[in-house]
Amino acid sequence: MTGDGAAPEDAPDAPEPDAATPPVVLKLGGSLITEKDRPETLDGAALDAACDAVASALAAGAVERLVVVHGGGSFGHHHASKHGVSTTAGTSEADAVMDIHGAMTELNRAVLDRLRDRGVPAIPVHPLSLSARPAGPDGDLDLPLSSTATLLGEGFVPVLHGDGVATAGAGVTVVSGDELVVELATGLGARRVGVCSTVPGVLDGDGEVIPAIDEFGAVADLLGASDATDVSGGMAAKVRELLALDAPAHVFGAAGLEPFLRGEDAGTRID
Ligand SMILES: Nc1ncnc2c1ncn2[C@@H]1O[C@H](COP(=O)(O)OP(=O)(O)OP(=O)(O)O)[C@@H](O)[C@H]1O
Ligand SMILES: C=C(C)CCOP(=O)(O)O
Repeated sequence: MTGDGAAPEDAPDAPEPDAATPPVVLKLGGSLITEKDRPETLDGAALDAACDAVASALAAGAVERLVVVHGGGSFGHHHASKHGVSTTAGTSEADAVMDIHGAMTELNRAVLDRLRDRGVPAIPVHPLSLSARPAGPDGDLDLPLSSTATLLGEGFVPVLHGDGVATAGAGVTVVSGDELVVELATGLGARRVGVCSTVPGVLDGDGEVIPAIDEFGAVADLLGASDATDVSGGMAAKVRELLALDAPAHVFGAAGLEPFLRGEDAGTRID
C-alpha cells in the first residue's frame, strides 16, 4: 500500500467523463479480492489484477463513468459472523459495529490505494455514514445518492463497500455490497452492472456456467449460500437482487472482468 495513493507520473490520462453518460456499476466480490477463509487476508494478486483491468478500461475510454462496490470477504463477514450480525440480525454494541466497520474500511483503503496507484481517481463512500433501514423484514434500504452522483459528475470513481447500516429496532445490521449495487444501479440509472466473484458465473448442477437467467424460480434449486463464511446470502441473494434491476447485470469471474468492462457479455447475464 502507498501512503497517500497519489497517481504515479506515468499513469495514463483518463478521458474526461461525460456527465450525460449513465454509469457502469461494478462489484468486486469479497471472495475475489480476499482469501475468504483466512480472517482479514487480502488476495493481493487478484486485487491487483482487478485494479489493472479497471484502470485500463478507464484509460482507454471503454468506461466513462464508474462506481465500484466491494464486498466483505474475510474482512467483514468474519467479524459480522463472530458478533452474530447479518443482514437481518443486528447489534446494539458499539464495539461490534466498529469491529465490522473498521475491518471494512481497512479493506476499502486497500482497494482505494491500489486503484489510485494506477491513476484511478477513487474516493471512498462509507454506507454506515449515509444509509439506514426502517424496522421490519421488508424495510427498503435508504441510501441517499447525492454524494455518489456528485462525485461521479466531478470525475471521481466512488468506491462503496458492504458495511454496517443503522436499522430501526435492531441497532446495526449488515448491508451487503449486492444490495448497494442494486440501489446504485437503480438510483443512478446504470448502463450496465457487473458482479465479479471467484466463480466464472452462476453454475448449473454440472458446474457449467448458465449463460442467462431471467427468472428466479428457474434456477432457485441450483443457488446456494457461499462456500465461505458469509452473512449476506451468497449466490442466491445475489441473483434475486440482480433480477430486480432494469439494467442488464453480469455475474462473472476474474477472467470476465476485462470483457465486461469492454462492453462484452461475460459469465451469466441476468435480466
Ligand atoms: N449455483 C451457484 N453458482 C455459483 N456459485 C454458487 C452457486 N451456489 C452457491 N454459490 C456460491 O456463491 C459464492 C459466491 O457468492 P459470495 O457471496 O461468496 O461471493 P462474493 O460476492 O464474491 O463475496 P462477498 O459476499 O464477500 O462480497 C461462490 O463462491 C459459491 O460458493
Ligand atoms: C459483512 C459485511 C460487513 C459486508 C457484506 O457485504 P458482501 O460481502 O457484499 O455481502
